[in-house]
This record gives sequence, C-alpha cells and structure tokens, in this order.
Amino acid sequence: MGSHTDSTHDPLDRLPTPGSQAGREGLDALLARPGRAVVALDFDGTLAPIVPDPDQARAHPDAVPALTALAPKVASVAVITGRPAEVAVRHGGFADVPGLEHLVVLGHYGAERWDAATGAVTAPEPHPGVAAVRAELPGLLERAGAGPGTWIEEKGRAVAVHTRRADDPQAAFDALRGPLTDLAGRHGLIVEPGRMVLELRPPGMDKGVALLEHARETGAESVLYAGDDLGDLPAFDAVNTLRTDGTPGLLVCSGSDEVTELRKRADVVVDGPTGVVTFLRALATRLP
Ligand SMILES: O=P(O)(O)OC[C@H]1O[C@H](O[C@H]2O[C@H](CO)[C@@H](O)[C@H](O)[C@H]2O)[C@H](O)[C@@H](O)[C@@H]1O
Repeated sequence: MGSHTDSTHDPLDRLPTPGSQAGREGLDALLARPGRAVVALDFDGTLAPIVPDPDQARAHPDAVPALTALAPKVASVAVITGRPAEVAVRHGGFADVPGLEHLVVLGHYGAERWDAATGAVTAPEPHPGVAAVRAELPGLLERAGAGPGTWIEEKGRAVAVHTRRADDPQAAFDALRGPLTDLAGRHGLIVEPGRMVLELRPPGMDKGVALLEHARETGAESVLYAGDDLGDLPAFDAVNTLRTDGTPGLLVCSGSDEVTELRKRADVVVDGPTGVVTFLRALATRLP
C-alpha cells in the first residue's frame, strides 16, 4: 500500500497521505472527530528503538512529548505491548506525566492493564503452564545446543527466548522454534514469535482482542494502530474488522528490515520509532 507525503504543511509537521482508500478514510475520520478517536501503539520497535538488551530499551526521546501533545486531543491513547505493563510504563517514562493522565498500557498482549489515572495494574491469575515451562527451559536449550548468546527473559506471566545476541540470530531462532512450540504445547501455552524472540505465553488474548475491547469501551469512531512486529498483526486484523463494521481506521507500520509482513498491509509506512514519533507529532499539530 505505502503512502506519499503531504507537502502543504511545514516539513516538520507533514502528515503522510495513506496509500489506500480505507486508510485515507481512517485518517479523515480521525482529523474530523479527534475527540472520538483511539490512537493505539506498540512499544518495542514502534515507540522504543530495538536494542540488544531488552532491559536497556527506552522510549524514543521524542515519544512522550509527542504523546503528551496528542493525548488531550483524542478520546484515548493506549500502548498495547507484549511487555509486562509495569515494564513498559517504566521504560516508556509514562507515569506521572502531565497530559498523559488518561494513558492506558495494555501489557502481556492485553492480559494486563495499567491506568495512568490510578497507577494500578490489573491482571488475571498466572497460568500454571508458565512455571512448568520455566523449569524445563534451561535443559531444553542445552539439549538443543543453543549458544551463549541465546538467553531467557523472565517476564512473570510468560518467558521469552531471545536470539538477537547469538552468533547467527536467525539460525538460532529457526532451530529453536520447533522445540519451543512442542514445549509450550505440552503445558497449554502458545509460542509468540517476534523480532529474534520466541515467547511462551498463555493463549486466549492477543493485541487484536485487546484493541477491539478498548475501542468498544471508549466508544471509538475511528482507530489508529501503529506496530512493527508479528505480534501486531492481530491488531491490524482488528482494525480491518472495525473498518468492515463501519468504524474507519488507519494502519501505520514502523518499518524495519527485520519484519516485512506489516509493511505490505499498512496504509502508512514510516522509518522506525523516529518516523512514528514524527508522525504522531505531525498528527497532534494538525488537530485542533
Ligand atoms: O509488543 P512489543 O512492545 O513490541 O514487545 C515485544 C517484545 O519486545 C521485546 O523484545 C524486542 O525488543 C528488544 C529490545 O529492543 C530486543 O532486544 C528484542 O530482540 C525484540 O524482540 C521484549 O524483550 C519481549 O519480551 C517482547 O515480547
């Protein structure tokens, strides 16, 4: 689909023109009635640049200023992430920010919810399969011959195996995908593949379900979703469902060389988190 850039505004505040009719309708609806619009954003790779150590990931320096400019003008801004909600809030610098008093962070693909208004996290009971997988995982990685650059991220309600720091990250990812899928299945979990990461997590929730629930709850009349990774595809599907049902939507891809699936389906493709925050700032500038 793709997009081209509107040259009628200040270069810093240019809004790209969506490459599809549905996307143009989504952006038009958002601009016409921002007070009924939901803006939902992924965290890693979308608001935060990808780095080798997840613990070192931070929101782009312009992300919070852009969200602060945008949030008071729309119905809701939500971050929908695979991270635990509390981790995304901390790494994003989202707590106690004037202008973000109504920010919502939906963590663990929507299983957890943090509200800026209360600072509280709500979450379901832990899935028992996670503890079982946690116990078996080191032995499985050893038997699979995983090298020292392959490591386990402890996420509380899930565990993730990262290969970005392996000698050959893609080969390590490919070699582990089958064994990890078997392990997850034996304990009632699913594997969520991402950018050089295979996460073993409970089924039953994804970013699409989370986005549809949030859109319904807020009475959204238009929805924008921006993401970069495979875990964002259900949210892209959700926007398409909303469009079919009469709620306009806009799909934004935070472009990278690692993942191409979203690029093909997006109405607007921007250059990673820098492009996303530039887009959000332009959007805020255009809104009354
Ligand atoms: O839904 P997201 O907000 O995109 O979170 C998905 C995963 O993000 C994290 O991993 C990714 O970012 C890391 C830091 O930049 C990077 O090192 C890693 O290669 C990426 O896959 C996070 O660590 C995972 O737990 C999330 O599932």
